[in-house]
Amino acid sequence: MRKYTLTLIAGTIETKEALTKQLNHLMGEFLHIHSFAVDEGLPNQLNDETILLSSNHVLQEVKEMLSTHSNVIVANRTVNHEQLDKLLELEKGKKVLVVNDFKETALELIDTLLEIGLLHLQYVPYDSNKRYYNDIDIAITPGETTIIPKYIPHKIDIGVRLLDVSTILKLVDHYALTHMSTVVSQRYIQSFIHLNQKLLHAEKQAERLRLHLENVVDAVDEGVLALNEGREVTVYNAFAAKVFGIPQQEAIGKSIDELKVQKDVATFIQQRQGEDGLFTINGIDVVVHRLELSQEKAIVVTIKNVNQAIEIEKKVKKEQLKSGLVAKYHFTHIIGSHPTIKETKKIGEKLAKSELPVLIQGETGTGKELFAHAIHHSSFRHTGPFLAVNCSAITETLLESELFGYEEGAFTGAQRGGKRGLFELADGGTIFLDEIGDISPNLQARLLRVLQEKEVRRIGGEKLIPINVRVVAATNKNLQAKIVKGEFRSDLYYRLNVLSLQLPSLVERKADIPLLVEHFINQSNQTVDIEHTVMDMLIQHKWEGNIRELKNTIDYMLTVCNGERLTLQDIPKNWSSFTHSTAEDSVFHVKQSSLTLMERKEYELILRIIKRCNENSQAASRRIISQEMKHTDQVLTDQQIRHRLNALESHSFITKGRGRSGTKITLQGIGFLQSLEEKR
Ligand SMILES: Nc1ncnc2c1ncn2[C@@H]1O[C@H](COP(=O)(O)OP(=O)(O)OP(=O)(O)O)[C@@H](O)[C@H]1O
Repeated sequence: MRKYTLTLIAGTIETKEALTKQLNHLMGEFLHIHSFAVDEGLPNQLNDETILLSSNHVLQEVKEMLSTHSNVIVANRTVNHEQLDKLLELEKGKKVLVVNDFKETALELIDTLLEIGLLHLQYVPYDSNKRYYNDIDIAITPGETTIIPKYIPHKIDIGVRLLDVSTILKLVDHYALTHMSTVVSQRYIQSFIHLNQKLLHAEKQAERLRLHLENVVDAVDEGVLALNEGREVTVYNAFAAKVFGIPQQEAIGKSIDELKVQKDVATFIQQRQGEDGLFTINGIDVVVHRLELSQEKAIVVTIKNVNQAIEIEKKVKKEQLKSGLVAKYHFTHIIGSHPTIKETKKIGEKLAKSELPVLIQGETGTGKELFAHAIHHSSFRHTGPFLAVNCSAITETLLESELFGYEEGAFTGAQRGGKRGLFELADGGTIFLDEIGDISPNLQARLLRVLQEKEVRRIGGEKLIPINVRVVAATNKNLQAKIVKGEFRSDLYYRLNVLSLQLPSLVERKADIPLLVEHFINQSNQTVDIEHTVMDMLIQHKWEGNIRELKNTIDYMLTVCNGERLTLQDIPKNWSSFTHSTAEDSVFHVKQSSLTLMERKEYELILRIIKRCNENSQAASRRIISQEMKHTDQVLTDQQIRHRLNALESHSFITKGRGRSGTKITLQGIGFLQSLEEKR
């Protein structure tokens, strides 16, 4: 094929090289190109008939040289499409400085970029007369990197502008290569296709990402709304659309005012910082939470249905319950068939259904805590937390911070972020204040305020936090006696004692002892029998420590027994401390100190004989005791033995029975025997 010739004159070497490359690519097989750059200097004579100038500026510079040439073409140029993907990566709305050799050429470039659809950027033409562009950190240039101001940190070189299609077609026409025009234009178009593909891909990716994000926010079970720096809605999910009653497609891109969101909500969203606001939007009670993203200067708003928020709270509480804030016992766990306890349980169940405070009174170990658990369980608050605190077990300061919580920095050692008190934690549930009789006057005053106002103020805090807690208190102290002595506030007493529950002592319901013994044995998972004598002794015991004492005794006996049967041998060795018969209230103890050594020996011997007989299922009659004593150095007349036995019986150390059962030693008797043996 015949080759035509062409002289190309560009301004710079870069332009020369880029345009030569382009021409060779498009028409290289039929065009021989001689190319020059003004910057390099031009030859004295141009031999080719056809001259292509890269721009009007070049024309001005070489005009004189061309006076003899009739075929001069001034090129139209356009951006290099292959390089434009660098611009696609920039975020929407980004401000960029467009730098070219002149302001006019920069404007031309901007026009071209807009024409080819790169509409997502804000283009600012570079003007060399302007000193400083303070809000721009990125510059784009078609190969003119050296002109870009030094203070702009990011530079994108989109490469030298190339010949546009009109110039190429002019050349085709000029050389009468019309038969080749299709090939040339196809080659030219290829570069577009490539860019288009990139554009399409980027668009698809962006669309996919947008759809993905849209699905994610739509799947969120609460309303999500975001406003950009210009306070236009950028995110608005399906839930938000439902609450506001404004479709998604209508909301995006609008301002809150344009959306006509109700005034109080709009003001809250646009003005308040943090925190939650409670609103009724279109009849739905919602909690609106507002968060400002400082870096993006955007606002994110979440909208939660109040009921849903409550459910979440409940779930949290359930988790708390799992972690120990749980009432363990029901009324069915309270063992007893004696009318007194049955009646007490019945009253307890009725009190449970009320919302009023309950005061449980009873001796130590009668099951006050058990009743408190059961009351919570049978109350309407049973799904809420149950928190028990023993007011006598911790120091006043600790108890105060446990109950009411504290703010960060309230005192040295206060936890960062402060701490919620038990009253806050028990919200929706019950707080059990055990040993209430032992709290200090200061705490009595604070507690009274909480009960009156139904609000707590954390230590070191200003805010009053509303609480919804039922108080169940318990004491084994005589609170009325304490009021008389000025140790307990009467106003607090009446606040706590709205509903009163008095628990019976164990001696009032001795008939329940076998049931309880069996219950404690079953609880231990051991299958053991219990000697009748032992059971009798347990029934006769004074049980000043009530059920706790009984439980401790059984637990001890189960540990030391032979695994089959609880016998007299298994009675605790330190029984005296289990008996709770103090020296003061036992005449015998007073007497014991005044007993002669001889008398102590006699009592010891008599009790030991009775105990041995009981263990061997032998009736311990006066006659047997007398016979046995004859083998010792303690010889007593029948009269003396009778006298001693009467004394022992009068202090419940033995029970006298006629016939085969004979005389039996009691638990107190065993305790007394042990104390005599110890003092020997
Ligand atoms: N009726 C009952 N049935 C079964 N166990 C019981 C019964 N009453 C009390 N108990 C058990 O006795 C022990 C003491 O009970 P609880 O702690 O409830 O007594 P309390 O009156 O609160 O004692 P305190 O006044 O000393 O705090 C616990 O182990 C409890 O499980």
